[in-house]
Amino acid sequence: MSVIETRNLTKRFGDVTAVDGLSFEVEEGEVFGFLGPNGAGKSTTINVLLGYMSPTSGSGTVLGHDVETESRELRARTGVLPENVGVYDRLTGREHVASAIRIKDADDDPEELLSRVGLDPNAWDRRAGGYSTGMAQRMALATALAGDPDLLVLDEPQSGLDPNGMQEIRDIVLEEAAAGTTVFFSSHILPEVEAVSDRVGVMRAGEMAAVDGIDTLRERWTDDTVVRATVAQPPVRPEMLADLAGVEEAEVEEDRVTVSCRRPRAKGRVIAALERAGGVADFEVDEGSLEDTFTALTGSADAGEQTASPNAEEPEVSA
Ligand SMILES: Nc1ncnc2c1ncn2[C@@H]1O[C@H](COP(=O)(O)OP(=O)(O)OP(=O)(O)O)[C@@H](O)[C@H]1O
Repeated sequence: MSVIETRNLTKRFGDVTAVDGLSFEVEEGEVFGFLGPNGAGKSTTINVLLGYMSPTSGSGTVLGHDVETESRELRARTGVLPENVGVYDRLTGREHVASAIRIKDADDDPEELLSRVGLDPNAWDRRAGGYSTGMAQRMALATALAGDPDLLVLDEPQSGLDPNGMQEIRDIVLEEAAAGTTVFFSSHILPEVEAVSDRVGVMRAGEMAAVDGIDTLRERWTDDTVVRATVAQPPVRPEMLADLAGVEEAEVEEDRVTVSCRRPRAKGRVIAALERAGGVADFEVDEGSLEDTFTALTGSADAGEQTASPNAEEPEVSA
């Protein structure tokens, strides 16, 4: 079942088209990373999906509920961490979470949720108005987890957090996914998206520039994977490597071998071939990162400029 499904979803603000004919699906139980440069339309998409804004045209469902006419129903089963976390200055962290539990008609223990998100117990009964950004973010995540939602929508969940905090969010996302919760989250922190997502959607100027599994995206959009090895028994014939499926070119200089692979998967074949040819003393692999992919898809941090095109598709032939 698709937990999120949109058809030609469009949202205009005057003459600005923030979301432009968006059609995509998020399947049950998957962690879907939502990327895009500033102004690409991510927050607007999230606001329309949650029924906070009506689409100008097109349609969408979340957990089977129409985003325009059944937003209360869909929000009852969704935990939301908004982009700009709003806190009630006079309420404590504990009161915020207790209130979220009440609204969800759930019976969670506020302390359990606050512990889970790593908010210091000394802060639980302090007014949230005095919280740091990171503390408010943790508290907001605890409120999002109230009522064991079927879907978590996290808009930049790691903003304001230190590396420990980011790691904790990552663990929570993975725990929730392991328990069957679908997670949809937007982030600018690419390694974090890479670490937890099953699939990634990249938005650019209101459109989905690509939706794919992380590995597929990387294969299609990044430069070659380069294997650099020192062989135990030189010489090695470069043709032996260049003829392997997925290899672009191979260079050999004394005991050092450099192989560029069009496909990341070819690196295993390269190492296996070198092992057969006498052994590998040392090697390193330079793989394209999601950051390269992101830059290739969006052109730059400026969403309005160049269009990238994917590397030519070609069939993979096994060695
Ligand atoms: N309420 C609004 N009124 C007018 N224009 C808006 C409004 N909300 C968003 N926009 C415009 O719509 C476009 C998409 O904005 P949106 O906030 O959805 O992008 P985003 O991908 O979430 O960006 P960021 O990562 O910076 O939050 C931008 O050009 C923005 O200026």
